[in-house]
Amino acid sequence: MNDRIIIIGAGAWGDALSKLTQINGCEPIIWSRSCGRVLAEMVTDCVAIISAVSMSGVPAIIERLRDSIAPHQIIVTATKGLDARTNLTPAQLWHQAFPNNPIVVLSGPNLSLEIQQGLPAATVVASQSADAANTIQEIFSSPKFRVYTNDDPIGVELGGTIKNVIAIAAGTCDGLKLGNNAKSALLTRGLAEIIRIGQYWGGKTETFYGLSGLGDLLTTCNSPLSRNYQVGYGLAQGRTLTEVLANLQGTAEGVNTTKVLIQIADRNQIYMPITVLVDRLLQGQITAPEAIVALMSRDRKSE
Ligand SMILES: NC(=O)C1=CN([C@@H]2O[C@H](COP(=O)(O)OP(=O)(O)OC[C@H]3O[C@@H](n4cnc5c(N)ncnc54)[C@H](O)[C@@H]3O)[C@@H](O)[C@H]2O)C=CC1
Ligand SMILES: O=C(CO)COP(=O)(O)O
Repeated sequence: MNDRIIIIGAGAWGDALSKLTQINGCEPIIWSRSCGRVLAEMVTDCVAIISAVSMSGVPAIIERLRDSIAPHQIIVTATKGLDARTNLTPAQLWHQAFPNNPIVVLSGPNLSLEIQQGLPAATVVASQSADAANTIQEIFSSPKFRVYTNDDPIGVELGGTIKNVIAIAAGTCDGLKLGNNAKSALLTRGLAEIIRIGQYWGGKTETFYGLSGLGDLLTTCNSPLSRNYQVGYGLAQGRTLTEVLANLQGTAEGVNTTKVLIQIADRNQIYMPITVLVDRLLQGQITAPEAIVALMSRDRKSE
């Protein structure tokens, strides 16, 4: 495959995505803050511009690229977070800045370390442009990486983003050694919470039951490789958030995502009991055991 593509961000995910395209004979250009090159010049002639930076970096990257992207170039966002200032998703930020470009969301159960080890995985590329999704599917598909197209970008993006909050709760649950019954209850009710806010945002219910929703929820909530899971696990050991984050390799987007979700849920009166307790836990307002008692002693309701 000879398409010229650029990957923005050389963190864990940017590196793994780069490796996946190389399996198909691509030689992606990689840009990172430390590479010493001008991003706006490097994107010229690229068929696809793939952003794999953490959420906090997305607005700055968009600013660097303003006026430098032609309308036919496909923008791919692989970030799983929410913007603290605007409460928008990464794809919404990209669309706001580049309204004429096809935007593709790439998201799925994709722990970067497993991908780096050459283990098989599957993902979803979602776009309102079927042509753009097909092009990105072709760039990434290989015997190691099965890529599905999808026409619900907001649903795909939100599944991968909101599950990070539930992954913090799951790490807490495992850190407290609460067992499999409790864990399954947490994940199932967590999915209900993802769907509740995801529907409000316009995502399709069936998308949340797919790879980018339930699939990513299962992977992230069951793996000590997940940084979000590690945050919850550390809090359950009685460590403070500051201590946990100081020892974490890479970004745990769920910490910031929780804050943004709380704002949206409050504004729109969306019931998100797990997210509320994760927020209080992250802020040090309650301990992990207290969060469990609070979850279990809520008003009785039907499923
Ligand atoms: N690591 C993983 O397994 C996966 C991560 N993701 C998502 O991908 C995103 C990145 O994650 P990781 O690579 O794991 O994080 P990381 O912490 O390893 O790397 C973050 C990258 O973002 C860049 N960055 C941050 N702020 C920037 C700015 N202002 N300007 C330019 N670059 C900036 C950093 O330099 C670094 O290259 C996150 O949203 C994460 O949720 C998605 C799927 C899998
Ligand atoms: O999104 C991921 C796996 O799909 C990575 O999860 P963490 O960011 O928690 O490591």
